[in-house]
This record gives sequence, C-alpha cells and structure tokens, in this order.
Amino acid sequence: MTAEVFYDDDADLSIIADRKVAVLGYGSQGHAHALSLRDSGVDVRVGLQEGSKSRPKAEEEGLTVATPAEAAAWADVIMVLVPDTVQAELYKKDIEPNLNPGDVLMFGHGFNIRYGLITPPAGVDVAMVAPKGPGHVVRRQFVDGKGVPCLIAVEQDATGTAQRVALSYARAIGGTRAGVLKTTFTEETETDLFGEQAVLCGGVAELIRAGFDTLVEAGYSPEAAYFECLHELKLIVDMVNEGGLSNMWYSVSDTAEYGGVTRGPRIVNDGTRAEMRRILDEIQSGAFAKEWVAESKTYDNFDKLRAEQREHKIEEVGSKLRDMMPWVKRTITETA
Ligand SMILES: NC(=O)C1=CN([C@@H]2O[C@H](COP(=O)(O)OP(=O)(O)OC[C@H]3O[C@@H](n4cnc5c(N)ncnc54)[C@H](OP(=O)(O)O)[C@@H]3O)[C@@H](O)[C@H]2O)C=CC1
Ligand SMILES: CC[C@](O)(C(C)=O)C(=O)O
Ligand SMILES: [Mg+2]
Ligand SMILES: [Mg+2]
Repeated sequence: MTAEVFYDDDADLSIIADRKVAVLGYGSQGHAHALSLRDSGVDVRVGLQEGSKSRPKAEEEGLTVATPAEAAAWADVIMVLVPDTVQAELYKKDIEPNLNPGDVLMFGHGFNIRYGLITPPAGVDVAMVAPKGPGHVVRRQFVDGKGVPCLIAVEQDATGTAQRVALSYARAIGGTRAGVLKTTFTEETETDLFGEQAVLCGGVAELIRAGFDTLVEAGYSPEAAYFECLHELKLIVDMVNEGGLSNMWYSVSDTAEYGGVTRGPRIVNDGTRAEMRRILDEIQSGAFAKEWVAESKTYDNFDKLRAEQREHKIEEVGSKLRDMMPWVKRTITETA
C-alpha cells in the first residue's frame, strides 16, 4: 500500500500556533523542536529538571524554562523528548498528574507506547511527530529554509483532531517542507530501531571500522585508510541521497562500479541478511526493548562499549585530519 505524504499546503500552522506547547527535554531533538516551534510563532515552554545541564542553553536562547511538571501543567500539547529509557518514569511522576482531557501527548519516537511502558488515559490524544534525522540536522535544515522528513502517527484520538495537530506541529519544525508520512506507532518504532541498528548507525559504523582495520592491519597508513573508509563516505552518500544509488553508480568510475557490484554482495551476503532478519525479530518480539531497558538501569556494558568506540584508532587519526579541513564541522555541540 502506498503511504500518504503531506506537504506544507496540507498542514495548517495556525492550529499549533493557537496551542500552548511544552517540549520536555532540550537535547538533540528537544532543542530543535523548541527553537523551530518558537521561530514558527508557537507559544512554547521547555520542561527540564532543576539543575539540568541543558537549562542554561535553553535560557540563553530566550526560551522559557520550567520544571517538566510545571511545563506539562501549563501546556495543552506536551512533546516528550527526553531519552526513551527515562520517559516512563518522567511520565508517571510529572506528566500523568498534569494531563487534562483534550490535551495532546506527543512523542518523537514510538518506543514507550509500542512496548507498553506508558499507557495514557482515555481522554487525551496520543500522537507522534518523528523526524527522520538527527535533531541537530533538523534544526540546521529548518534555519536554512529546508526540512527533514517526518513520520506522524495517532495512537489515540480522543478529540478527533489529533492528526491535524500533529501535521501542524510537523509543519512548525520544517517537516512538511520535505514530506510527512502517515504511519503507526508500531511501524515507526520497529522500522526506526531496525534502521539505526542494522544500517544507519550500527551497520555503517562497523563497516567503516572493519574497512579501516583491514587496511591498517595490511600495512597501509591510518590516514589513507581514514580518507578511504570514513571521510569519502559522506561524499559518496551525498550522491546516493541526491539521486539514488544509480546517481552514485553514474558518478563513480566504471572500475568502482564493476568492483562494487561484484564484491559488495560478498560483504553484505546471505549471512548478513539472515542476521538482519534476527535483529528485526528481536525488535518485533520486544527482546531488544527488554534488554535496553534493563541495561539502562546500570549502563555497565554500554559504558564499556562507548569507551571502546571512542578509543578506536580511527577517532584519533580522524581528529587530526579534520583539523586540517576547517570546513568540516567538527562537533554537533559547536554547530547546534
Ligand atoms: N537524537 C535524535 O536525533 C532522534 C531522537 N528521537 C527520539 O527523540 C527522543 C529524544 O531523544 P534525544 O533528543 O536523542 O534525547 P537526548 O538524549 O538528546 O535528551 C537529552 C535531554 O533530556 C533531558 N533529560 C534527561 N533525562 C531527563 C529526565 N529524567 N527528566 C527530564 N529531562 C531529562 C536532558 O537534560 P540534562 O541536560 O539535564 O541531562 C536533556 O535536555 C527519543 O524518544 C528519541 O528516540 C527521534 C528521532 C531522532
Ligand atoms: C538513526 C538514529 C535515530 O533513529 C535518528 C537520528 O533518526 C535516533 O534514534 O537517533
Ligand atoms: Mg530515526
Ligand atoms: Mg531512533
């Protein structure tokens, strides 16, 4: 079935501009939504704990900051943009007691609703606006007059207006400039988790590291391996993003094209595809969600894995080489 796609003309900005919107969290997505909503004329307050590290950043931007409970009590649209693993506790403590019939409870990802970690009361709308891109890019593209595509979904429509509010919100953060797809919480959650694990984040990071390690272990310089397996990736992916895989094949040499189409399937082979299927099974069965929620209680294993990623040789050599390319933006915190 073809998905329904909405653009600016399908979304009425005045709907969200007439509401009071609380954005809970001011991290990657939170800062992007709060600032772009504000720039689109929406009355927005940011909800952060007392002593939160993000508070000064939001206040420097002139945003009104309150505690999550105060912001939720004030608002009639509440967007939950704190990490997935803390949402259920925040919901019980600060959001649920401040929900009124007719309010709209919104999410940037369906994790907590899909896996039953949050069950909102019957009288409120439950909707989602999930940008298909990192929050810092969502903001950057909005400022540049562009937009990151979004998915919207309605889990509960107590008022009969939830979809129009979600579309209006998506317009206010630039989503309808690029295209907004209607989906369900289940489809968004499962496809998003699969994409980030198997392809966009997990798959790509391991492919880069494996390529880099192979060249360095064979005696080539780490600098050459970095340029080949990491730096040039963006240039190649830009071609794919702009015109699809065929655009990339058109632009690269015939030698690269022949080598790619004959050797690529040896890298992503039947075994890789079977592993992708297992990863999807873990997502669909809830096994991944259970593992992640349990891990988030201590972060013991996650901390080790994070340190191992940071300490990889590719990070050291990359940092030095990027110093010589000032046009390559160095960290998201400097550009946010
Ligand atoms: N990152 C992304 O680009 C994308 C994220 N999403 C979804 O958006 C949601 C937010 O993710 P993301 O932006 O990555 O989150 P972040 O990790 O960037 O959120 C950090 C923010 O949440 C605040 N925070 C953390 N814990 C609490 C708490 N217990 N109470 C109140 N505030 C808290 C932090 O405050 P402090 O500074 O004090 O720590 C900070 O402001 C998730 O559902 C995610 O799946 C969807 C699409 C893409
Ligand atoms: C690809 C990772 C993502 O799903 C995203 C930026 O869209 C996330 O959860 O951060
Ligand atoms: Mg995503
Ligand atoms: Mg995600």
